[in-house]
Amino acid sequence: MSEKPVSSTGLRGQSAGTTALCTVGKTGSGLTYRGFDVKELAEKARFEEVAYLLLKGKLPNQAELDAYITKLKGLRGLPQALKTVLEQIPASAHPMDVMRTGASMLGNLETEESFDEQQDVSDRLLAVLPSIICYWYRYSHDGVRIETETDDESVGAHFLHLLRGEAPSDLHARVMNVSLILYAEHEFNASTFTARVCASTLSDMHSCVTGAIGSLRGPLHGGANEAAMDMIENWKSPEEAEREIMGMLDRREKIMGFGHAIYRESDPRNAIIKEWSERLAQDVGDTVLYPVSVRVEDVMWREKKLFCNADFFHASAYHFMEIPTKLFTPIFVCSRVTGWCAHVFEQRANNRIIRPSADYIGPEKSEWVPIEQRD
Ligand SMILES: CC(=O)SCCNC(=O)CCNC(=O)[C@H](O)C(C)(C)COP(=O)(O)OP(=O)(O)OC[C@H]1O[C@@H](n2cnc3c(N)ncnc32)[C@H](O)[C@@H]1OP(=O)(O)O
Ligand SMILES: O=C([O-])CC(=O)C(=O)O
Repeated sequence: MSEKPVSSTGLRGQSAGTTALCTVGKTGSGLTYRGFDVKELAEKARFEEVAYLLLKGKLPNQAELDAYITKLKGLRGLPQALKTVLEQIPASAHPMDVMRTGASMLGNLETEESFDEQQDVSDRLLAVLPSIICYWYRYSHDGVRIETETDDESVGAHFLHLLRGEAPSDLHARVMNVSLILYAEHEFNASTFTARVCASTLSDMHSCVTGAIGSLRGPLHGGANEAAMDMIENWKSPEEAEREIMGMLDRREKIMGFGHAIYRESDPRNAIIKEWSERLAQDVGDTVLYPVSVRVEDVMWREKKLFCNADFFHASAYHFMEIPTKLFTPIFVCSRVTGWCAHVFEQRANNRIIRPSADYIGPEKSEWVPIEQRD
């Protein structure tokens, strides 16, 4: 494994605690959840099994998985007070702000009174977050009040069903399953660390998740899938994409969906979602977006040795499934909530308030000047 240069900026390269949940880049490019390679999980598992693995500590047997899916299905309904709040949020709002408000409002209505409730609170969040975003989206954009209690067997199919008003194809349900698995957990990334810092004050689960949503929203983190889409959809051919990327690199602009704070050579999630994006491109007869994406990947590697992270090919994959771009990062939330909650459990189980120090760089001694004498 090649070593990343360590600089104290951004706490890079410093260990901030222990976790039994995930390893990132341990072999240069690997990713494991509780020891399971993400590639194997993406190929063989259901997202609900992965959620169970993260939240309950082991893979479920068939009876446990059936019971878990039944439980999640029963937790998809929205309280009327939450629907009322969602109906106040304008169509122009960013859906990540809707997610943040939704998680926070739920905390008012179904407050976690004791840490003994943490498993049930987490299952409720996992089940209800797709309902929150789709209820708001369909009400604000289409003027309909949807029924959020579908009978879909999976979180991914449930999300697409609510969004479109009909159950998705098997292909789309499969891609959503893989996507949710890939996004579920990633060690001490910015949003998870936010959740852990909040948990370390002994705060409640809804506060931890609400804060994490805010951290995930930014384009340097989860928001990169939307930012990548906004970029690639402008280009009509691989040649145009190459010209534009070269110009952006000359201007030292950041290319969203590339690079990573931990991985040095590749992000193992990329090859998996890229393959599904190609399959979806064939399914919809795309001859532009997928070739444009591949060219951007090639140019970035050739010019900068920068590789696609999990977000880049998620952009085209979601687009081929006709998911509106502004809902890309909320889907990330619907998955990562499993990792966030599992990290909160871990933090609570062995807690000390997270409170690092700072190197002071301000003035040595400041003289008080009465207000009427100040410039
Ligand atoms: C699911 C996720 O959250 S994955 C991350 C999603 N975010 C993005 O895709 C946003 C674009 N990428 C980035 O901004 C960064 O690569 C980050 C935030 C992911 C990681 O940041 P860092 O750890 O600070 O990056 P790193 O130290 O590897 O950067 C090394 C150099 O490559 C450059 N670089 C890194 N990523 C990019 C990029 N996407 N485009 C252009 N240049 C880049 C940096 O500017 C830096 O150059 P410098 O040394 O001249 O300043
Ligand atoms: O680990 C990170 O810094 C960002 C990331 O890829 C993730 O959260 O999935």
